[in-house]
Amino acid sequence: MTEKTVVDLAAWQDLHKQAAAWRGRHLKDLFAEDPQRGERYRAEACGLYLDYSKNWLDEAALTGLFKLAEERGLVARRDAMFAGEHINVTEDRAVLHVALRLPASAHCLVDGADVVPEVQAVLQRMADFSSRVRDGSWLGASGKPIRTIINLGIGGSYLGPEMAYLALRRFRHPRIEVRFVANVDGAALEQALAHLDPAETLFIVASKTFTTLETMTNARAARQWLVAALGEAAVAQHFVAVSTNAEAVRAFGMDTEHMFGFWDWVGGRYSMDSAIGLSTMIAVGAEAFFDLLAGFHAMDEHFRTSPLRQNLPVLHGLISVWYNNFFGAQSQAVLPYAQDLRRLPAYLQQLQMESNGKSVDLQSRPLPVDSGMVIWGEPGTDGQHSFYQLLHQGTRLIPCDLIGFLEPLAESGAQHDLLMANLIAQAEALAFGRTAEQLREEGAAPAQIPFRVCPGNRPSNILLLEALTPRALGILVAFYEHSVFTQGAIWGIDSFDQWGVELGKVLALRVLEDIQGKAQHAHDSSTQQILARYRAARKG
Ligand SMILES: O=P(O)(O)OC[C@H]1O[C@H](O)[C@H](O)[C@@H](O)[C@@H]1O
Repeated sequence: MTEKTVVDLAAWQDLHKQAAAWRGRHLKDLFAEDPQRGERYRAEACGLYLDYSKNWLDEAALTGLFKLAEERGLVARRDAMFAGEHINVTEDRAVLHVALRLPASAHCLVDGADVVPEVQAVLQRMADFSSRVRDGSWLGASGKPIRTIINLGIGGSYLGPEMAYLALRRFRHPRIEVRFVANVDGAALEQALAHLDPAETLFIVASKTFTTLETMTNARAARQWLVAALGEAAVAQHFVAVSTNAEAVRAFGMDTEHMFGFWDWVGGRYSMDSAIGLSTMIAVGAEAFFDLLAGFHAMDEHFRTSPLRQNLPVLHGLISVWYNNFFGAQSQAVLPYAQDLRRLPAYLQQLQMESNGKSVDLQSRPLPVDSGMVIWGEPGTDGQHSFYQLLHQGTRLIPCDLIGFLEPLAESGAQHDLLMANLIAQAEALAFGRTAEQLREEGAAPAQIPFRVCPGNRPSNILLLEALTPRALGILVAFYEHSVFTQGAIWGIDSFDQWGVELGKVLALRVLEDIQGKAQHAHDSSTQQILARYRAARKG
């Protein structure tokens, strides 16, 4: 039997009708009609509080969204993931990042074998290595302890570790700094190596496949830099690898004794809690890393076991689908009110856009509806003085996530009230706006009134956590992972492959041959022109 496409489902059609009837309703009216709305539309789990009351939702819309989840088999798909089924169908792989954060006593079968002991063994090796680097007993070739770690990796082998390193600033080791090099632009490595003593520097070559051109190119250049200063024999003390591909690690000239492995059932963008998190563990220590994993696991359990109506990631995912597919929203803003979470939007861009940027469904049919939205954002309050103008008065629908913490960790905690006042006020301003009457009462110049009106009715979620601890970070990231899962399940797409990134990689190598004069490939006239211009400039 051919599975129905999502548009054929009764719930999908019902939601369309509801959305059509929704036009003209204002959040202001919803709150006026239901004084308990703020208490009704909130949910809490694992210390994450989600206020979703400032959304275009009522009981009928929510019921329709849960009906959609049911008709689409969300629960069965979720259970299939946790059971280790090959839900990444295009690569024929299980999707089990959730196994990375299971307690040691748990079991998780992948193709008949329990993977928990392997996961624990790698974590133990990571912990041993991290503690040696941290306590200074891992020595560089000339007998000095390590002061700087350089993580060479890109995409999922970079964004999570960098985001976590910044987020967990307060938990970092005082002696050790971690720098990140992703871009193949030599400027990135140059900047990272500036003023470093090779004798005190450790490189982590982080690459799931160990074939990624950017990472391998940077790793070769870094190796040369080190060898020039300390000689070939120093490499073993200053380079470690994180990969699923032992063969390629060996072929690259690195000892697999200094390799930390993971598995093909961990997608790159779901790997910050695997050995890819080695830099995180060195920075914050094994105990804090285990707290991070415990946070992930707590949210996994919530997602796996809670009824859909109280299930935070499910709620969040369905609300995104609601704006995306029934109101035509193109993008979603992530606005962390925490300076240390400033790379969260970039991290979520890969998580969400690489996972759900698809246009073919699991049955290989063209997807008849829009899939993943554009994700973007900056920390509050910085964004308020830049793009919030468009959020408040622009013509586009952009649902926002405002993320905040009840307790400040910064020593400058005195400023926390002002920071949080901004978060709370922004959600209020987005929802309720400012009318012409209010402006008149406030004595605004009549000619300015039309320009100063804020229409409001702009939806947002507020996410609150206690403090930006390792555990809270794990909870927050897992929450978004499962929201992405929920959305992908509704569309019936494979959220775990990324074939779209292949083409550019292949073409870049082809173009490089043209640039280096090794070949003359046929190109369109625009590409030819640019190539000619570039080659002429390089010769000149
Ligand atoms: O870890 P690696 O194998 O080096 O991959 C790094 C990144 O590059 C690829 O092109 C993918 O698009 C990403 O999903 C991946 O995270």
